[in-house]
Amino acid sequence: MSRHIVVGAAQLGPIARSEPRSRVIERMLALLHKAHRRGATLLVFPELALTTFFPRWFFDDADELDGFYEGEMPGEATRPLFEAARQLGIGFYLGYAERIESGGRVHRYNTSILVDQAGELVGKYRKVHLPGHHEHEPWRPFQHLEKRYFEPGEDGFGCWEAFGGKMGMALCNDRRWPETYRVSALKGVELLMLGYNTPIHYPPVPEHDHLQGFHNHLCMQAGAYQNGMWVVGVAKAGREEGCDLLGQSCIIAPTGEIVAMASTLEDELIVHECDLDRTREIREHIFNFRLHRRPECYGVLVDDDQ
Ligand SMILES: CSCC[C@@H](NC(N)=O)C(=O)O
Repeated sequence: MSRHIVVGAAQLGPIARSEPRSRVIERMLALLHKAHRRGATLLVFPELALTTFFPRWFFDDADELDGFYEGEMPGEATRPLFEAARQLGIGFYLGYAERIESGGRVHRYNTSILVDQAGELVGKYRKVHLPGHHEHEPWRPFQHLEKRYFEPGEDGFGCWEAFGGKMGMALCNDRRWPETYRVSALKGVELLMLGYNTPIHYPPVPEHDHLQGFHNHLCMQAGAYQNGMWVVGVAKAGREEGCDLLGQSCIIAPTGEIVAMASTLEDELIVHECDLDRTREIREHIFNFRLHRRPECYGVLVDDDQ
């Protein structure tokens, strides 16, 4: 079986608060068809791709908040994506806000799913590293209330056999954490998909605003190289409800090199043919975990008492 996958990164431009799901799905379907025409069999969409990035507002009305979540997947609005995937033979990664009721409680997660070329669900990931804050902080020009609106995922990082390889998922802030890549790599992941919404302005440390683009690529390129994996990072970009979001969606080879990058802050497709066997250039040599890794020296990573 070929170990080459033609992968697309479907960057989305801003989504207005008033933009209905149906319009967003139309935009996504246009990118899906375009990706298919360019030979892609896997398309990666951003984090929370179906709505505006709602954690920038404080909501005290639970019904209003719930309007940003999906209670089922696929639901009425998202079913056309699954149908198009099946008709075109192109799978996708999609980030969305998930709301479930279980054990007599409501649970909310920042979630991504992987759907195969038959339109079937392959796997689900719930964001581990939730950034931001829990309480309303009126001093900020905009909020970042992910800690209030989502529970952290408790299943950790996974590895799913699909598309002829081993696929991994992460979401936005996860990309800044080396553990995301290392745990995924140790589970065998060869290609990590990662959607993000990154405000350029970081209110607690505004002197870092000019570094947002640098830090974005720094962590993903390092994660790719140090773990010998492909990384596909996909933005929701542009000026959304007065808040500037970083673009720079990119596909990164296991050597850490960026092989494709978006050049706009709008809906934009980039495509690259990824040879999954290139993971071996790194994993069989400089980062051969079996030969060179020293877990007996890393205890403090998982045990605070060491
Ligand atoms: C609160 S600042 C960090 C912003 C964060 N965004 C998301 N969505 O995780 C990110 O890491 O890009």
